[in-house]
Amino acid sequence: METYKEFTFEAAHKLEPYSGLHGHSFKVSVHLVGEPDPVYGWAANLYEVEQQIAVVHKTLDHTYLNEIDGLSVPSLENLAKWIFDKLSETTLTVDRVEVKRGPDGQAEGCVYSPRAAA
Ligand SMILES: Nc1nc2c(c(=O)[nH]1)N=C([C@H](O)[C@H](O)COP(=O)(O)OP(=O)(O)OP(=O)(O)O)CN2
Ligand SMILES: [Zn+2]
Repeated sequence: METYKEFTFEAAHKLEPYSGLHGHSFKVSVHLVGEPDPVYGWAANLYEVEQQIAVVHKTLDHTYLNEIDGLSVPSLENLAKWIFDKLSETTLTVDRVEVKRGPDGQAEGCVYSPRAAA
């Protein structure tokens, strides 16, 4: 079974030499795996997921990403891995993290899925 939770955040970044300081709306999907709960069928209880994601959201939202520990080069890919690693330090079993930026239809993004690569 797989359960997922999406969240959005607003942040500034720069990615030298490709872009100077500017901002984005980011959309994140966190996919969690696990044996289905025998009663509820879920891979993860979304109440617990939301609590853990709230910590990550607070760390990222309305910030300058380059100043966050571990995000000095905040490409989409490094950001997805950073979110995966932060959430993997909790009780959650994260399968993959997708990060998108830009308006629907023109969005660009990436998926960090280390289990698939292993
Ligand atoms: N695989 C990736 N390639 C690139 C990334 C990335 O995160 N992953 N990032 C960049 C630079 O940030 C590039 O300058 C993109 O700038 P950005 O403003 O973030 O995006 P756009 O150029 O598309 O501008 P919009 O504001 O979204 O129109 C390069 N490559
Ligand atoms: Zn950007």
